[in-house]
Amino acid sequence: MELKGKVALITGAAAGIGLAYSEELLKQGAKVSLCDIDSEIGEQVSDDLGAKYGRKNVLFCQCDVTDYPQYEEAFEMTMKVFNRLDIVINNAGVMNDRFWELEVDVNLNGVIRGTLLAYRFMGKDRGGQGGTIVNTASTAFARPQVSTPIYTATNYAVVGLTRAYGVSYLYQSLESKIVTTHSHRSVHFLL
Ligand SMILES: NC(=O)C1=CN([C@@H]2O[C@H](COP(=O)(O)OP(=O)(O)OC[C@H]3O[C@@H](n4cnc5c(N)ncnc54)[C@H](O)[C@@H]3O)[C@@H](O)[C@H]2O)C=CC1
Ligand SMILES: CCCCCC(=O)/C=C/[C@H]1[C@H](O)CC(=O)[C@@H]1CCCCCCC(=O)O
Repeated sequence: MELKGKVALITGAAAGIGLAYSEELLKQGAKVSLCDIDSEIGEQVSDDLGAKYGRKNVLFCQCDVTDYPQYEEAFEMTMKVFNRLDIVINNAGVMNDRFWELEVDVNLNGVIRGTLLAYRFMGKDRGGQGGTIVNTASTAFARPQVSTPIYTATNYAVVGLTRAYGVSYLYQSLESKIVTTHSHRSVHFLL
């Protein structure tokens, strides 16, 4: 995919894998809309990346993916600032089975919200120009993490969701891909 000039919205972009996605996209000439619940770190990261890659290429939207109106506003702001949207990366996630309802709301429901919003803003049958959805999931879907069964379940669900939408959405020229990562060795592959 040619990334120069494309616009990507990334959740969980203030740290870790989401930040790595964002910087790599900027290196490839894309513009990024950084979405994260943490506005303090998010603004700082946005400033740092803007100073390095051009302030007009970076936007930060404070966004909690468990809050649909906030998430929708992040898409609207992204379209307002960049006038297009080509890639949505549903990356925000948490891993703590003690707070399993939040874990499900972020890791699974957040990906569902992001996928539906991506379809609404990019789908050709909705006036968009098509695009790509990338969902980050853990290899825990393939090798269950016995210490975190609910986290494991959310990743199983994200892979299944992506595969299902990936087929149905192809007809709206909206690709759906899954990037799974294994621990910090960051083994990435697209299914
Ligand atoms: N780090 C790892 O070894 C692995 C991570 N993953 C997955 O990769 C994704 C990113 O993980 P990491 O970068 O390691 O995590 P991280 O904890 O470094 O970063 C997660 C980011 O998401 C943000 N976030 C948390 N809840 C949010 C919410 N409700 N709304 C918006 N943003 C929120 C946090 O503020 C943070 O900036 C997660 O989905 C995780 O399950 C999968 C396999 C391995
Ligand atoms: C979600 C944000 C916090 C960081 C998530 C994270 O670090 C996940 C790490 C695991 C990944 O999903 C696959 C792995 O192998 C990583 C480490 C898993 C540690 C627990 C494994 C022990 C077990 O199998 O129960």
